[in-house]
Amino acid sequence: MTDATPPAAVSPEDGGTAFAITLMEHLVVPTFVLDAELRVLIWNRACEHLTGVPASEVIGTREHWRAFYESPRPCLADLVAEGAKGRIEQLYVRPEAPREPGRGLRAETWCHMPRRGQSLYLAVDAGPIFDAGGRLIAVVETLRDMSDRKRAEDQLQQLASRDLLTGLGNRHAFDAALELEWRSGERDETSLALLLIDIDHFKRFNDRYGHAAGDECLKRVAATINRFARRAGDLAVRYGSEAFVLLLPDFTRTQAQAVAQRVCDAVRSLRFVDDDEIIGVTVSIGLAVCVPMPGIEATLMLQAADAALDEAKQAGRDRVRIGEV
Ligand SMILES: Nc1nc2c(ncn2[C@@H]2O[C@H](COP(=O)(O)OP(=O)(O)OP(=O)(O)O)[C@@H](O)[C@H]2O)c(=O)[nH]1
Repeated sequence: MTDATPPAAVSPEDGGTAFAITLMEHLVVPTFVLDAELRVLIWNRACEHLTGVPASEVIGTREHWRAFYESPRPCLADLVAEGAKGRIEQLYVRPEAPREPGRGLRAETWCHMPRRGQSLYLAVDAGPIFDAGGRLIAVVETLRDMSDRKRAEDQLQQLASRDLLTGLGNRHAFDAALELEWRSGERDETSLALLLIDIDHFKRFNDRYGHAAGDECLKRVAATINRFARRAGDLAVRYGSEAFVLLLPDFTRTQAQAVAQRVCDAVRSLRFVDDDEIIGVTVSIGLAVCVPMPGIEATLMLQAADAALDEAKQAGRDRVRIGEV
């Protein structure tokens, strides 16, 4: 890799091109430039530092992708040079359409950085340069390492969608999942099952055994319910204080009824010990099953499950009732 020596004594008077190249080589922003044939013209020092790949290895080649990925794929500058902007959605996250035609592209992506042996989340800008006749002569790509910010954002997002006590997803996670599963049920014409599960007489439990025991109970009931979320799309969340939802895509009414009964049985068999007393809890479940259809709101399922849960409570608790959507 090149040492961080001061720029060569080049001035605008010595020749504009050499001066521009020297400036770019010393820019603190990692930058590389491709010519119209997609060969690397400039690979500056900051880019060497970011990628671990020396300029001498890539200048004059079309191998710039090797600095970022394990297998060949276009970089953003290639998409700009090839006019293949349509592929940006496939290859990058958060792509931004150019504000003006011919102004280049902006996007973000995780890169595996083979030479560094670590992944970096890069924000990338690629802008075309045209000659006086409007012919593309080069594309400049600049890179910003956003890995720390991205990790912090992801952690915040995780926290925002998790219930801290039970570790399950929260209502926010549920709302997003319901929307998603509703749309895929509508597309595939498969039925979706929603179990609204509420611990019975939980206030009494808290009042009698204390809040800490109540928390322990919530955690064990949550873990028990979560065991029934077995397939990739299944989701168990803490929906409210002592209410949980189990969302089961592609489940028939009969299958969902059987699962709901098994959840009831599994919670009933839990045992908590307080001093010498052995305590049990039960849940009531409102179940709604339907094939999502255009014109029906996903929230109707929740309303149906809620009404069925009320019925289960009225009918004596520790049981399942089915609501009509
Ligand atoms: N320990 C604990 N208790 C909680 C938590 N969140 C809510 N609760 C309690 O959960 C209880 C819910 O009581 P209610 O809504 O009256 O329901 P219930 O007593 O279960 O009665 P039914 O649902 O009709 O069977 C309240 O006493 C809340 O204080 C929590 O995070 N931890």
